[in-house]
Amino acid sequence: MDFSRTKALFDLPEGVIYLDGNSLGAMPRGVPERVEALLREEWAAQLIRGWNACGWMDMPARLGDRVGRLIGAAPGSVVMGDTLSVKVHQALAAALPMRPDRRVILSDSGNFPSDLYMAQGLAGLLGQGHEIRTPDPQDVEAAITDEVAVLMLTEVDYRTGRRHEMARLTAKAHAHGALTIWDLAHSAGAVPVDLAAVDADFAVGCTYKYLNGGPGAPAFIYVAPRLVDAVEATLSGWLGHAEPFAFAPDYAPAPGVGRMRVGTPPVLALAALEVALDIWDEVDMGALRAASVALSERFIAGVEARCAGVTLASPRDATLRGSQVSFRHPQGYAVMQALIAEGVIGDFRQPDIMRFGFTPLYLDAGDIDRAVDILADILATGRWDRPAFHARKAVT
Ligand SMILES: Cc1ncc(COP(=O)(O)O)c(C=O)c1O
Ligand SMILES: Nc1c(O)cccc1C(=O)C[C@H](N)C(=O)O
Repeated sequence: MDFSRTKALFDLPEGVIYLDGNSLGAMPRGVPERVEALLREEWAAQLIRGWNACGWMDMPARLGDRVGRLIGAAPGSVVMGDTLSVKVHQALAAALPMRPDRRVILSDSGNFPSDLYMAQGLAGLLGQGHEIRTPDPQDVEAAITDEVAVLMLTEVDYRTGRRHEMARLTAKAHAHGALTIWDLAHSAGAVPVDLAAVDADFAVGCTYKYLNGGPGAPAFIYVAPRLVDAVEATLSGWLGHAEPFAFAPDYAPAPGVGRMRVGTPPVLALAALEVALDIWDEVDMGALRAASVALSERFIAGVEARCAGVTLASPRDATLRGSQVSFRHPQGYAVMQALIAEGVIGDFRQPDIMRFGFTPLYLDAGDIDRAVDILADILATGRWDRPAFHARKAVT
């Protein structure tokens, strides 16, 4: 795929350089037409018949297979639905009873808070004395011991972009008898992932970031085919039942990953995601990664050569990074607001991190050079230091 052509597939505001696809991806041009067609030709015209006539009920599995191709998951091992936080709960609730004699959930201090909150909530609900350990990311490997029931990590750190070595950590977890849950929120569509090759047990992720599924797009969950039939689905909703339309009083899990479905699929959101996946179907993840590394390296080189007062917060070695680069600045929030005001959109994470995401589908070298020019000028002139740029917004 020629990435110089893919930018035209996205609807980006004129003059904006969008470096926040690591938080919310850009909109593929075909989304409004597809969603409108679904509203008019499917919902309005077909009404309840749409579930059969338009294939709505199969969307979680159909789209799951298309996401699966991007993360090295075999057909039939990924299903879409709910939010990522819910999928973290489901994966952990499925994994812990598979290690009934162990009480340690091992994560890291850099994990996204929602993953840790979900683990805390589940541990409380289970009331079995599970302990959540969160060493610093570089100390995780040493903390994998025979006490660990589940190793639950986000592959790419949302703040720094630091990337865990999934194959090595999974192998070590297995050698110590632990199961693994990988959160691929900042990996899917960002870096090549091969769940089957690394022999991962569970994986979860969202589709509103690099995959460009839109705000609130549904999450996905992967369960290794060798495990799935032993998985007890604790969020045992009717659409994870083997025969939902038998309306039996007792739960019986669907075969395979279908048991990780819960309730009615979000059809409108899945339709938007489907348009994004039409683009992803053509993408070679190796080529995308090479383009992402080139853009990231260009940005780091430009910023370090021309911007005073910022320090790199991401690993310098590209092989240890995802598809984002973060810089620290003591007034990072205000600097980021000034950048956004001038059309360069990134974001900020406490306490001082400016994040920049690199999405080769709709960014090119010229965008990177312009972003560096603008950042250098904002820092050199100090024009970030205005009251309006210090005022905190609710969503950062
Ligand atoms: C790594 C990670 N896990 C979990 C979440 C939470 O996802 P959601 O809000 O879709 O539940 C996010 C982002 O918000 C994330 O980046
Ligand atoms: N999911 C988000 C939202 O609903 C609003 C604002 C931001 C988000 C995010 O995804 C944040 C993101 N996980 C992060 O890496 O910080």
